[in-house]
Amino acid sequence: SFPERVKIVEVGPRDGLQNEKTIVPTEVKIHLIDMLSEAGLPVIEATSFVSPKWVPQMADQEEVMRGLHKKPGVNYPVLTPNLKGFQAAMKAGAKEVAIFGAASELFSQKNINCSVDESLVRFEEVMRAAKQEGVPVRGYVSCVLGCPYEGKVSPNKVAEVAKRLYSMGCYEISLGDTIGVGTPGGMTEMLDAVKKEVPVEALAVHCHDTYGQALANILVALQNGVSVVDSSVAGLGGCPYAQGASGNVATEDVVYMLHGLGIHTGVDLPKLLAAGSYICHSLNRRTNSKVAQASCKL
Ligand SMILES: CC(C)(COP(=O)([O-])OP(=O)([O-])OC[C@H]1O[C@@H](n2cnc3c(N)ncnc32)[C@H](O)[C@@H]1OP(=O)([O-])[O-])[C@@H](O)C(=O)NCCC(=O)NCCSC(=O)C[C@@](C)(O)CC(=O)[O-]
Repeated sequence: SFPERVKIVEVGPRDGLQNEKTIVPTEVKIHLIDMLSEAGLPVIEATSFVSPKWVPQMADQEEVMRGLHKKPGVNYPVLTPNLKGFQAAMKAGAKEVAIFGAASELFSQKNINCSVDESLVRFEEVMRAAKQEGVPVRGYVSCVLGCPYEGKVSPNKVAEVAKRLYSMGCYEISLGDTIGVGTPGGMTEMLDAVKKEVPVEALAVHCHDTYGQALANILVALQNGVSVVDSSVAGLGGCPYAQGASGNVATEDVVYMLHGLGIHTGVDLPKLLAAGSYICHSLNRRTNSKVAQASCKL
Protein backbone atom coordinates (compact mmCIF):
# COMPACT_ATOMS: atom_id res chain seq x y z
CA SER A 1 0.00 0.00 0.00
CA PHE A 2 1.01 3.60 -0.60
CA PRO A 3 0.85 6.69 1.61
CA GLU A 4 -2.17 8.94 0.99
CA ARG A 5 -0.03 12.03 0.79
CA VAL A 6 3.62 12.60 -0.10
CA LYS A 7 5.69 15.65 0.77
CA ILE A 8 7.94 16.66 -2.10
CA VAL A 9 11.15 18.46 -1.17
CA GLU A 10 12.17 20.47 -4.22
CA VAL A 11 15.96 20.67 -4.36
CA GLY A 12 16.37 22.16 -7.85
CA PRO A 13 17.50 25.67 -6.82
CA ARG A 14 20.28 24.13 -4.68
CA ASP A 15 21.20 20.60 -5.82
CA GLY A 16 20.01 21.38 -9.34
CA LEU A 17 21.99 24.55 -9.87
CA GLN A 18 25.10 24.00 -7.71
CA ASN A 19 26.89 22.16 -10.51
CA GLU A 20 26.05 24.52 -13.40
CA LYS A 21 29.27 25.67 -15.03
CA THR A 22 28.17 29.22 -15.83
CA ILE A 23 27.00 31.32 -12.92
CA VAL A 24 23.21 31.53 -12.95
CA PRO A 25 22.07 35.13 -12.31
CA THR A 26 20.65 35.63 -8.83
CA GLU A 27 17.37 37.03 -10.21
CA VAL A 28 16.86 33.85 -12.26
CA LYS A 29 17.33 31.72 -9.12
CA ILE A 30 14.86 33.90 -7.22
CA HIS A 31 12.28 33.79 -10.01
CA LEU A 32 12.62 30.00 -10.20
CA ILE A 33 12.05 29.64 -6.45
CA ASP A 34 9.00 31.91 -6.65
CA MET A 35 7.53 29.91 -9.55
CA LEU A 36 8.08 26.70 -7.57
CA SER A 37 6.30 28.07 -4.52
CA GLU A 38 3.43 29.24 -6.76
CA ALA A 39 3.25 25.67 -8.12
CA GLY A 40 2.41 24.46 -4.60
CA LEU A 41 5.69 22.89 -3.52
CA PRO A 42 5.74 22.87 0.29
CA VAL A 43 9.54 22.75 0.73
CA ILE A 44 12.06 24.41 -1.56
CA GLU A 45 15.75 24.03 -0.74
CA ALA A 46 16.85 27.49 -1.72
CA THR A 47 20.65 27.60 -1.56
CA SER A 48 23.63 26.53 0.54
CA PHE A 49 25.88 28.37 2.95
CA VAL A 50 29.07 26.61 1.87
CA SER A 51 32.44 28.02 0.88
CA PRO A 52 32.28 30.03 -2.38
CA LYS A 53 35.70 28.60 -3.21
CA TRP A 54 34.25 25.10 -3.14
CA VAL A 55 30.92 25.83 -4.82
CA PRO A 56 31.06 29.20 -6.64
CA GLN A 57 27.51 28.80 -7.97
CA MET A 58 26.10 29.22 -4.43
CA ALA A 59 28.14 32.36 -3.61
CA ASP A 60 25.02 34.58 -3.84
CA GLN A 61 23.27 32.66 -1.04
CA GLU A 62 22.52 35.76 1.01
CA GLU A 63 20.99 37.69 -1.93
CA VAL A 64 18.87 34.67 -2.85
CA MET A 65 17.53 34.39 0.71
CA ARG A 66 16.78 38.09 0.90
CA GLY A 67 15.28 38.27 -2.61
CA LEU A 68 12.86 35.36 -2.62
CA HIS A 69 9.20 36.10 -1.90
CA LYS A 70 8.45 33.91 1.08
CA LYS A 71 5.08 32.29 0.60
CA PRO A 72 3.26 31.54 3.86
CA GLY A 73 3.37 27.85 4.69
CA VAL A 74 6.39 27.15 2.46
CA ASN A 75 9.75 26.18 3.98
CA TYR A 76 12.98 27.32 2.37
CA PRO A 77 15.75 25.24 4.00
CA VAL A 78 19.44 25.82 3.20
CA LEU A 79 22.53 23.63 3.52
CA THR A 80 24.94 24.46 6.35
CA PRO A 81 28.06 22.27 6.66
CA ASN A 82 29.40 23.96 9.79
CA LEU A 83 28.78 26.67 12.37
CA LYS A 84 30.08 29.41 10.08
CA GLY A 85 27.49 28.41 7.47
CA PHE A 86 24.77 28.20 10.13
CA GLN A 87 25.51 31.68 11.44
CA ALA A 88 25.51 33.16 7.93
CA ALA A 89 22.21 31.39 7.20
CA MET A 90 20.62 32.86 10.31
CA LYS A 91 21.83 36.35 9.37
CA ALA A 92 20.23 35.91 5.96
CA GLY A 93 16.89 34.96 7.53
CA ALA A 94 16.85 31.18 7.02
CA LYS A 95 14.28 29.38 9.18
CA GLU A 96 15.43 25.81 8.53
CA VAL A 97 18.80 24.24 7.73
CA ALA A 98 20.22 20.93 6.57
CA ILE A 99 23.45 19.23 7.52
CA PHE A 100 24.94 16.77 5.08
CA GLY A 101 26.96 13.70 5.95
CA ALA A 102 27.89 10.59 4.03
CA ALA A 103 28.01 6.84 4.44
CA SER A 104 31.36 6.81 2.64
CA GLU A 105 34.66 8.06 4.07
CA LEU A 106 36.18 9.08 0.75
CA PHE A 107 33.09 10.96 -0.36
CA SER A 108 33.04 12.83 2.94
CA GLN A 109 36.68 13.86 2.41
CA LYS A 110 36.07 15.05 -1.15
CA ASN A 111 32.80 16.79 -0.41
CA ILE A 112 33.38 18.49 2.93
CA ASN A 113 37.09 17.91 3.55
CA CYS A 114 36.78 15.80 6.70
CA SER A 115 36.08 12.26 7.83
CA VAL A 116 32.58 11.03 8.63
CA ASP A 117 33.33 11.18 12.37
CA GLU A 118 34.76 14.70 12.12
CA SER A 119 31.70 15.80 10.15
CA LEU A 120 29.41 14.51 12.89
CA VAL A 121 31.30 16.60 15.46
CA ARG A 122 30.80 19.70 13.28
CA PHE A 123 27.14 18.83 12.87
CA GLU A 124 26.72 18.56 16.66
CA GLU A 125 27.90 22.17 16.87
CA VAL A 126 25.37 23.23 14.24
CA MET A 127 22.68 21.25 16.04
CA ARG A 128 23.41 22.91 19.40
CA ALA A 129 23.19 26.36 17.82
CA ALA A 130 20.03 25.41 15.92
CA LYS A 131 18.36 24.14 19.11
CA GLN A 132 19.14 27.45 20.81
CA GLU A 133 17.50 29.33 17.93
CA GLY A 134 14.60 26.86 17.64
CA VAL A 135 15.56 26.06 14.05
CA PRO A 136 14.61 22.64 12.62
CA VAL A 137 17.47 20.65 11.09
CA ARG A 138 17.26 18.10 8.29
CA GLY A 139 20.04 15.54 7.86
CA TYR A 140 21.35 14.09 4.62
CA VAL A 141 23.24 10.85 4.19
CA SER A 142 25.02 10.68 0.81
CA CYS A 143 26.14 7.59 -1.11
CA VAL A 144 23.48 5.33 0.41
CA LEU A 145 23.45 3.00 -2.60
CA GLY A 146 27.01 3.45 -3.82
CA CYS A 147 29.95 5.81 -3.81
CA PRO A 148 31.89 7.27 -6.75
CA TYR A 149 35.17 6.59 -4.89
CA GLU A 150 34.50 3.47 -2.79
CA GLY A 151 31.94 1.59 -4.89
CA LYS A 152 29.65 -0.56 -2.75
CA VAL A 153 28.39 0.95 0.50
CA SER A 154 27.12 -1.25 3.31
CA PRO A 155 23.48 -0.73 4.35
CA ASN A 156 24.69 -1.02 7.98
CA LYS A 157 27.00 1.96 7.51
CA VAL A 158 24.08 3.97 6.08
CA ALA A 159 21.93 2.95 9.05
CA GLU A 160 24.66 3.94 11.51
CA VAL A 161 25.14 7.45 10.06
CA ALA A 162 21.37 7.94 9.71
CA LYS A 163 20.91 6.91 13.35
CA ARG A 164 23.58 9.34 14.54
CA LEU A 165 22.00 12.24 12.66
CA TYR A 166 18.56 11.31 13.95
CA SER A 167 19.76 10.90 17.54
CA MET A 168 21.41 14.30 17.50
CA GLY A 169 18.05 15.86 16.64
CA CYS A 170 17.49 15.90 12.87
CA TYR A 171 13.72 15.76 12.34
CA GLU A 172 14.11 14.11 8.95
CA ILE A 173 16.85 12.03 7.32
CA SER A 174 17.18 12.21 3.57
CA LEU A 175 18.86 9.15 2.07
CA GLY A 176 20.81 10.19 -1.01
CA ASP A 177 21.63 7.94 -3.95
CA THR A 178 24.18 10.55 -4.92
CA ILE A 179 25.29 8.94 -8.17
CA GLY A 180 22.03 7.20 -9.06
CA VAL A 181 23.48 3.69 -9.19
CA GLY A 182 20.92 1.97 -6.96
CA THR A 183 18.28 -0.48 -8.10
CA PRO A 184 15.04 -1.43 -6.30
CA GLY A 185 16.59 -4.48 -4.61
CA GLY A 186 19.38 -2.38 -3.13
CA MET A 187 16.91 0.28 -2.05
CA THR A 188 14.83 -2.33 -0.20
CA GLU A 189 17.88 -3.79 1.53
CA MET A 190 19.16 -0.37 2.55
CA LEU A 191 15.74 0.77 3.83
CA ASP A 192 15.36 -2.46 5.83
CA ALA A 193 18.61 -1.65 7.64
CA VAL A 194 17.82 2.05 8.18
CA LYS A 195 14.25 1.43 9.37
CA LYS A 196 15.67 -0.57 12.29
CA GLU A 197 17.36 2.60 13.54
CA VAL A 198 15.16 5.50 12.40
CA PRO A 199 11.33 5.56 12.24
CA VAL A 200 10.18 5.42 8.63
CA GLU A 201 8.05 8.55 9.18
CA ALA A 202 11.32 10.47 9.54
CA LEU A 203 12.87 9.17 6.31
CA ALA A 204 13.09 10.76 2.87
CA VAL A 205 14.63 9.46 -0.33
CA HIS A 206 16.81 11.57 -2.60
CA CYS A 207 17.40 9.78 -5.88
CA HIS A 208 19.61 10.88 -8.73
CA ASP A 209 18.61 9.43 -12.08
CA THR A 210 21.99 8.60 -13.60
CA TYR A 211 21.02 5.03 -14.51
CA GLY A 212 17.32 5.72 -15.04
CA GLN A 213 16.37 3.92 -11.82
CA ALA A 214 15.06 6.80 -9.75
CA LEU A 215 11.29 6.38 -10.22
CA ALA A 216 11.54 2.62 -9.64
CA ASN A 217 13.57 3.22 -6.49
CA ILE A 218 11.10 5.84 -5.25
CA LEU A 219 8.18 3.48 -5.85
CA VAL A 220 9.90 0.86 -3.71
CA ALA A 221 10.55 3.45 -1.00
CA LEU A 222 6.85 4.40 -1.01
CA GLN A 223 5.91 0.73 -0.65
CA ASN A 224 8.26 0.64 2.33
CA GLY A 225 6.33 3.47 3.99
CA VAL A 226 8.50 6.46 3.03
CA SER A 227 6.35 9.53 2.35
CA VAL A 228 8.92 12.25 1.68
CA VAL A 229 10.61 12.46 -1.72
CA ASP A 230 13.33 14.87 -2.85
CA SER A 231 13.39 15.88 -6.49
CA SER A 232 14.56 18.59 -8.80
CA VAL A 233 12.50 20.50 -11.34
CA ALA A 234 13.46 19.54 -14.93
CA GLY A 235 15.81 16.93 -13.41
CA LEU A 236 18.49 19.58 -12.99
CA GLY A 237 21.63 18.83 -11.12
CA GLY A 238 24.52 16.75 -10.00
CA CYS A 239 26.91 16.95 -7.11
CA PRO A 240 30.18 18.81 -7.82
CA TYR A 241 32.09 16.20 -5.80
CA ALA A 242 30.54 13.15 -7.47
CA GLN A 243 31.89 12.97 -11.02
CA GLY A 244 29.38 11.63 -13.50
CA ALA A 245 26.40 12.10 -11.19
CA SER A 246 23.52 13.34 -13.28
CA GLY A 247 20.55 15.29 -12.01
CA ASN A 248 17.97 14.36 -9.44
CA VAL A 249 14.81 12.67 -10.53
CA ALA A 250 12.62 15.32 -12.19
CA THR A 251 9.90 16.73 -9.95
CA GLU A 252 7.47 16.73 -12.88
CA ASP A 253 7.94 12.96 -13.30
CA VAL A 254 7.55 12.27 -9.57
CA VAL A 255 4.37 14.36 -9.41
CA TYR A 256 2.94 12.62 -12.49
CA MET A 257 3.63 9.20 -10.99
CA LEU A 258 2.24 10.12 -7.56
CA HIS A 259 -0.93 11.70 -8.97
CA GLY A 260 -1.37 8.63 -11.18
CA LEU A 261 -1.29 6.53 -8.01
CA GLY A 262 -3.93 8.79 -6.45
CA ILE A 263 -1.41 10.20 -3.96
CA HIS A 264 -1.91 13.81 -2.91
CA THR A 265 1.04 16.23 -3.26
CA GLY A 266 -0.55 19.69 -3.38
CA VAL A 267 1.48 20.43 -6.52
CA ASP A 268 -0.08 21.95 -9.64
CA LEU A 269 1.58 20.09 -12.53
CA PRO A 270 1.01 22.74 -15.27
CA LYS A 271 2.55 25.43 -13.03
CA LEU A 272 5.46 23.12 -12.23
CA LEU A 273 5.98 22.46 -15.95
CA ALA A 274 6.09 26.23 -16.49
CA ALA A 275 8.81 26.56 -13.82
CA GLY A 276 10.80 23.77 -15.50
CA SER A 277 10.41 25.41 -18.87
CA TYR A 278 11.52 28.76 -17.43
CA ILE A 279 14.75 27.42 -15.94
CA CYS A 280 15.63 25.30 -19.01
CA HIS A 281 15.09 28.33 -21.23
CA SER A 282 17.25 30.47 -18.92
CA LEU A 283 20.05 27.88 -18.86
CA ASN A 284 19.63 27.11 -22.56
CA ARG A 285 19.38 23.40 -21.88
CA ARG A 286 16.94 20.60 -22.58
CA THR A 287 14.72 19.34 -19.77
CA ASN A 288 15.51 15.93 -18.28
CA SER A 289 11.85 15.44 -17.37
CA LYS A 290 10.11 12.89 -19.56
CA VAL A 291 6.75 14.36 -18.58
CA ALA A 292 7.90 17.82 -19.70
CA GLN A 293 9.22 16.40 -22.98
CA ALA A 294 5.94 14.59 -23.59
CA SER A 295 3.84 17.64 -22.67
CA CYS A 296 5.66 19.77 -25.24
CA LYS A 297 4.74 17.30 -27.98
CA LEU A 298 1.06 17.11 -27.00
C1 LIG B 1 32.64 22.33 4.40
C2 LIG B 1 33.75 23.20 3.83
C3 LIG B 1 33.47 24.66 4.10
C4 LIG B 1 35.05 22.80 4.52
O1 LIG B 1 36.12 23.37 3.84
P1 LIG B 1 37.55 23.60 4.54
O2 LIG B 1 38.45 24.20 3.53
O3 LIG B 1 37.95 22.32 5.19
O4 LIG B 1 37.10 24.62 5.67
P2 LIG B 1 37.90 25.47 6.69
O5 LIG B 1 37.05 25.52 7.92
O6 LIG B 1 39.33 25.02 6.78
O7 LIG B 1 37.87 26.92 6.01
C5 LIG B 1 38.53 27.18 4.77
C6 LIG B 1 37.97 28.47 4.18
O8 LIG B 1 36.58 28.32 3.88
C7 LIG B 1 35.80 29.27 4.62
N1 LIG B 1 34.56 28.65 5.06
C8 LIG B 1 34.43 27.60 5.90
N2 LIG B 1 33.12 27.31 6.05
C9 LIG B 1 32.42 28.18 5.28
C10 LIG B 1 31.05 28.36 5.04
N3 LIG B 1 30.12 27.59 5.61
N4 LIG B 1 30.68 29.35 4.21
C11 LIG B 1 31.61 30.15 3.63
N5 LIG B 1 32.94 30.02 3.82
C12 LIG B 1 33.33 29.04 4.65
C13 LIG B 1 36.70 29.67 5.78
O9 LIG B 1 36.34 30.93 6.27
C14 LIG B 1 38.07 29.67 5.13
O10 LIG B 1 38.17 30.83 4.31
P3 LIG B 1 39.60 31.50 3.97
O11 LIG B 1 40.19 31.79 5.33
O12 LIG B 1 40.38 30.46 3.20
O13 LIG B 1 39.23 32.68 3.17
C15 LIG B 1 33.91 22.97 2.31
O14 LIG B 1 34.38 21.68 2.11
C16 LIG B 1 32.68 23.21 1.52
O15 LIG B 1 32.15 24.30 1.46
N6 LIG B 1 32.16 22.16 0.84
C17 LIG B 1 30.99 22.31 0.02
C18 LIG B 1 30.40 21.01 -0.24
C19 LIG B 1 29.12 21.14 -1.02
O16 LIG B 1 28.42 22.13 -1.01
N7 LIG B 1 28.80 20.03 -1.73
C20 LIG B 1 27.60 19.93 -2.44
C21 LIG B 1 26.43 19.73 -1.53
S1 LIG B 1 26.27 18.06 -0.90
C22 LIG B 1 25.37 17.23 -2.09
O17 LIG B 1 25.15 17.75 -3.16
C23 LIG B 1 24.77 15.89 -1.75
C24 LIG B 1 23.30 15.98 -1.39
C25 LIG B 1 23.09 16.78 -0.11
O18 LIG B 1 22.56 16.63 -2.41
C26 LIG B 1 22.72 14.58 -1.15
C27 LIG B 1 23.11 13.55 -2.20
O19 LIG B 1 22.75 13.68 -3.38
O20 LIG B 1 23.77 12.62 -1.80
